Amino acid sequence: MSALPPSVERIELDELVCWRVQVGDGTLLVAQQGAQILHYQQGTQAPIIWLSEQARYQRGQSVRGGAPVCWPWFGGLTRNPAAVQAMHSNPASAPAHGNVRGLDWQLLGIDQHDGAVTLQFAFDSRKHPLPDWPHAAELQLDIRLDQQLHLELRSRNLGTQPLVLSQALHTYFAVSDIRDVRVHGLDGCRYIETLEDWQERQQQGALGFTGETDRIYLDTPTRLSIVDPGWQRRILLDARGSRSAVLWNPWIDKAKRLSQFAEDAWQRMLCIETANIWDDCVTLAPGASHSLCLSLSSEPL
Ligand SMILES: O=P(O)(O)OC[C@H]1O[C@@H](O)[C@H](O)[C@@H](O)[C@@H]1O
Repeated sequence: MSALPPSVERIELDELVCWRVQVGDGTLLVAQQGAQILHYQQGTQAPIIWLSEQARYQRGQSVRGGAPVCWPWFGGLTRNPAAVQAMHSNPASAPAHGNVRGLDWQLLGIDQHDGAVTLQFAFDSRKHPLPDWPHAAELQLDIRLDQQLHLELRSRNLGTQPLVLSQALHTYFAVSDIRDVRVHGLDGCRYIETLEDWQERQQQGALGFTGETDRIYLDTPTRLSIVDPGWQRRILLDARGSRSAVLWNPWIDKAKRLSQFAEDAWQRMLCIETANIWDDCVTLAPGASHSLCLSLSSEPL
């Protein structure tokens, strides 16, 4: 039986315009707001990307789950290097993870080629100035679905002064049970333990989860993987243009304080946020650009 041709469909979820894409047995759902991936699944296996059961599809609000884009800074701005803070005129009042995850992006085009579908979204700060961030920059996210899912987030400095950014593809992964999974590829990496006074430490072996986790890993390799014995699969993350990653799970107490998040949802998700943060921020000369790329796939154990 021959495979169905790729398809793209526009749908609306409550207040948000979304694009549903099918390529082979891969399905993808992307919200135009924030160019936020909401869902990615291969065939009948469990979704690779996690979306909260309590997700709300409202304008101006990032959806809990999927892959929000954090830009032009990651996390709390006042925790960023001075050069990133200096881009903003009031760092103490800046929202966590920057502004673009809750704003509408422009759909530049949908390309169907060689059995793959690519959606291109852009955000231009000249057309939509960000509050207290007076810089001319263009951000483009290309989302390509073939046998894998490929993301390329390109930042371009359109101004006349250097631009300094931190950023992340804040991907929520679906796991059978966080207590059983391991993340491989971090052995020997330095990390910042944000839960213990932002101390610098060093990872020994694979990373398992026994409590709230919120760490910035540095000098990360191009490949990280999530080994999930419950679902007998390995999720592979292949990154380019990034040497840092945030590993996050809120666990029991913080889960109760999160929006759009069921009390027990911490058991079923894990964020690995492919990033440029801490000593891996991006400095762009006038006219220069930078690409942060991530490819996702999975294989049976
Ligand atoms: O609730 P938000 O703003 O989407 O942030 C979720 C989490 O995002 C992670 O990147 C941070 O490291 C966590 O500290 C934070 O809680």
